[in-house]
Amino acid sequence: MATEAAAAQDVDVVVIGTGPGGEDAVARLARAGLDVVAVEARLVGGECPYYGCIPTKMMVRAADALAEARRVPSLAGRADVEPDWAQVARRIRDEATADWDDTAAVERLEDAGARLVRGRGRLAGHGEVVVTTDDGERRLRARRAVVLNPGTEPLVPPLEGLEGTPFWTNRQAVRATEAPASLTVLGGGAIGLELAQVFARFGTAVTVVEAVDRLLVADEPEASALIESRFAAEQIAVRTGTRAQRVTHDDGGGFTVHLDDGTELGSERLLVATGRRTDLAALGVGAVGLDEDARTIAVDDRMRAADGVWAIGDVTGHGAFTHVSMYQARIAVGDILAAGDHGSGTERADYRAVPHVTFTDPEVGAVGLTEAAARDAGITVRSSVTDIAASSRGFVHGPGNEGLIKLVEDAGRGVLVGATVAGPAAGEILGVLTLAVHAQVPTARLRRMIYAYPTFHRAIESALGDLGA
Ligand SMILES: Cc1cc2nc3c(=O)[nH]c(=O)nc-3n(C[C@H](O)[C@H](O)[C@H](O)COP(=O)(O)OP(=O)(O)OC[C@H]3O[C@@H](n4cnc5c(N)ncnc54)[C@H](O)[C@@H]3O)c2cc1C
Ligand SMILES: NC(=O)c1ccc[n+]([C@@H]2O[C@H](COP(=O)([O-])OP(=O)(O)OC[C@H]3O[C@@H](n4cnc5c(N)ncnc54)[C@H](O)[C@@H]3O)[C@@H](O)[C@H]2O)c1
Repeated sequence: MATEAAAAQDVDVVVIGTGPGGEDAVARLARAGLDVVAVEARLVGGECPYYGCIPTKMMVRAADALAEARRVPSLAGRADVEPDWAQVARRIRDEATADWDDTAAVERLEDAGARLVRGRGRLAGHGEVVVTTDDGERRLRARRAVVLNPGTEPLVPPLEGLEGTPFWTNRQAVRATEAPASLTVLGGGAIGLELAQVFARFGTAVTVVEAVDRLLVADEPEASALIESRFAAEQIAVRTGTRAQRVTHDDGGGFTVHLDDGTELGSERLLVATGRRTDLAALGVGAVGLDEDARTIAVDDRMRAADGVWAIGDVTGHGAFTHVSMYQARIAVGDILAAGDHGSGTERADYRAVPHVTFTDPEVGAVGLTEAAARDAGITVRSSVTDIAASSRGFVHGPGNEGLIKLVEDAGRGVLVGATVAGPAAGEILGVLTLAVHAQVPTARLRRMIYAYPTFHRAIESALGDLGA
């Protein structure tokens, strides 16, 4: 057993935090023959497989199945729909998370040739890492690289009365064993909206409280309006432009959220989904000259944060998405392996075409810049919005066909710099527009493409037409 007095263990690479990017980096570096130690305080794989993407998308899949079944009467006859949360809870526990057990992930990592130290790591100098484990402290010395992939924690606002109550964050919500009778959701971002609609479709009376004046504030306003209208149709109450002032809780009656406009919202459960936070001081980044009070770690286009230190994932502030974390892992690994070669020939990060999809129904997918962001960047913008419901496929689809495609063109260069797709299968349709933004395909060329009839993606052709020549 290692103790504080034990000598530092020399290795090639230490990876602190094994989110999707960290886990991938550990495996790639170990397979390349380096001596790699992964340091993980919780579960190997991070937020995405145990508390984020995977369990929440299983919930969404179940909720969407219910919604689609409820559309049967207007399309195909009769369907008796009886929601049962137990099946969702079972799938998440047994199929997605192995009851929140990372044995399989640890085995994958060890099969790749890496070792795991379970504990909380912090930087103690260049190449120096101290890990606090259940058995005391262990010191590691990385000859070649330290990779930081600490991810984020739920940000809980300092609301009077909230601390010490059994409120949910995403981490409790994915472990729910039943759908509550009622739920107040603080935060109208991706987490709040996906979970609000899921529980509503399982019969929970849901109210979403969002501090700013619209939902999905990082997306196009047209997408916000679409989601607000669908939520209204599904009797999900939405309160925008208002904040919770304080919270009261009693075991019998559940939660009461007191809003700053004087309204009181009572509910059995309270979900706090008001963003995420980092703690760079706890990570010891000051020991390598980085700002411990910052929210994110600044990295260059090869993920270098300081001499011998790389950072990847949510902590870099380039989009809190699994695909960004994994993209950055590939770049960091390429750079670490190319060391000695002065990094020549390695891939450089390019964030012009980062896609994201919020898995509400309708899904909201976007890539690149919003119209407002493009204008703020000084781009001469041409934009257009096309109604998916009015397309041939939208007409055929009927109930559940609401959606839109919005294109943002740099009129000077004649290329798309941003696009939003909201509607059925929006995340899939987004793929072709992600390619267009990424590869800077001229809009004139996109207009000459053939779009299959009658697909949802064919609405892109109309949107291109509406941009003007
Ligand atoms: C509810 C929810 C739904 C989401 N849905 C999606 C989605 O559909 N699609 C999508 O792309 N993204 C989604 N995300 C975001 C996605 O989960 C993250 O972007 C993704 O996990 C990448 O994070 P990361 O690699 O930065 O690290 P994380 O996944 O946050 O993992 C970081 C790991 O580091 C460990 N750690 C932290 N500090 C230390 C330390 N000092 N020592 C040792 N270990 C440490 C933590 O225990 C954790 O395991 C969702 C997030 C949430 C919360
Ligand atoms: N499908 C996906 O890709 C997906 C799904 C879930 C989460 N994520 C990632 O996780 C991140 C975190 O998600 P999130 O939804 O927690 O954060 P978010 O930052 O996207 O949204 C939080 C919302 O809460 C609001 N808010 C803050 N304080 C508030 C208060 N006191 N009262 C009411 N509203 C308040 C903010 O204005 C904001 O709109 C996302 O930004 C995204 O990157 C991605």
